[in-house]
Amino acid sequence: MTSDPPISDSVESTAADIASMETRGAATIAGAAADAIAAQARETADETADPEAFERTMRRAGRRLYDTRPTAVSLPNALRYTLGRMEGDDVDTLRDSVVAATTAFTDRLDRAQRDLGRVGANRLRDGDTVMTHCHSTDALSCVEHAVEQGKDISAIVKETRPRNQGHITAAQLRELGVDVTLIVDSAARRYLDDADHVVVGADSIAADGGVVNKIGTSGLAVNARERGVPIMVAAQTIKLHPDTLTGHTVEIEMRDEAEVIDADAREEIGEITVENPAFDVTPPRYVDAIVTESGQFPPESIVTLMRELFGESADRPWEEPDATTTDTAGPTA
Ligand SMILES: O=P(O)(O)OC[C@H]1O[C@H](OP(=O)(O)O)[C@H](O)[C@@H]1O
Repeated sequence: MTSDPPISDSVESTAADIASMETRGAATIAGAAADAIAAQARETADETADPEAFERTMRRAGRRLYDTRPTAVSLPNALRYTLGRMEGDDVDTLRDSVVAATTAFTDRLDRAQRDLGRVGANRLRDGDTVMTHCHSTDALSCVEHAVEQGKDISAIVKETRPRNQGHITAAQLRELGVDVTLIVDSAARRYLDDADHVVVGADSIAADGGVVNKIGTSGLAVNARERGVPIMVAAQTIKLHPDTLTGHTVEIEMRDEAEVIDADAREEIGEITVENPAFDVTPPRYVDAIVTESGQFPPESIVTLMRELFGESADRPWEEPDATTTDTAGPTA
């Protein structure tokens, strides 16, 4: 018996880059995964004429990507869209179906971000100041479209420890010509008095409207509500987590303590525990609007859109057809 074709270098390197956060941000991760699936399909079709071996290899590649980071549902949703459209009786047809699906997926990704940007921009007025957390291409699209509409927008950018993705946000806002004030995370409440909106992205949105985003979002949202500053979540519909329709919770990624403290400082302090959760959950009551490519929604009604797009439950086309269902439930905040 001959063995199945290998996982392609493209999938291996994409998976490694996602795990190390060299490739990061929910939408970017989804696009990279789709591109890697396309590369895998092309390479596998060159290496086998056996349709079953092709399908098994594609599923294995899907699992390799799936296992990288657990929280952003854009990754499994990218696999759902691309591997879910794999069909055909011979390898060429199977390959073509997957490649066509990956192209359609990445087109939709770009279009969705532009469309939601226009919706989000309508919430911003000329002269407004937004406060941002982490780096979200969906959130930035809203600011970009507001600027294109001729609005003068300023930004207060939280640095977003431990990885300081706020620096990326600051640089990209400057490219848009937006005035930027960078603050440490703990200064957020003080500067909320100067903000007209909090604008953040999302890694996953649960059926109850809970928003899973970079750690610190929930505290920011509670403070913003107390200060009367509206909170807009910019999230294209690939951020909707269909497993939550059936009661599953969203796993919160715990990352290495080395991101929080270096070895020398840790040694100096003495025996301590260091925790590094990458995300938290903002309850729907603290969110004013979820802005998607299909318009804006109050968080409590997002479940209707989720059902429309995913039905009552989500399939897992990266698993072997006879595999027992893997529970995605994990610790949530
Ligand atoms: O899809 P876009 O809007 O670009 O990003 C969405 C979210 O992805 C990021 O996670 P990480 O930095 O990958 O851990 C941030 O939490 C950001 O808000």
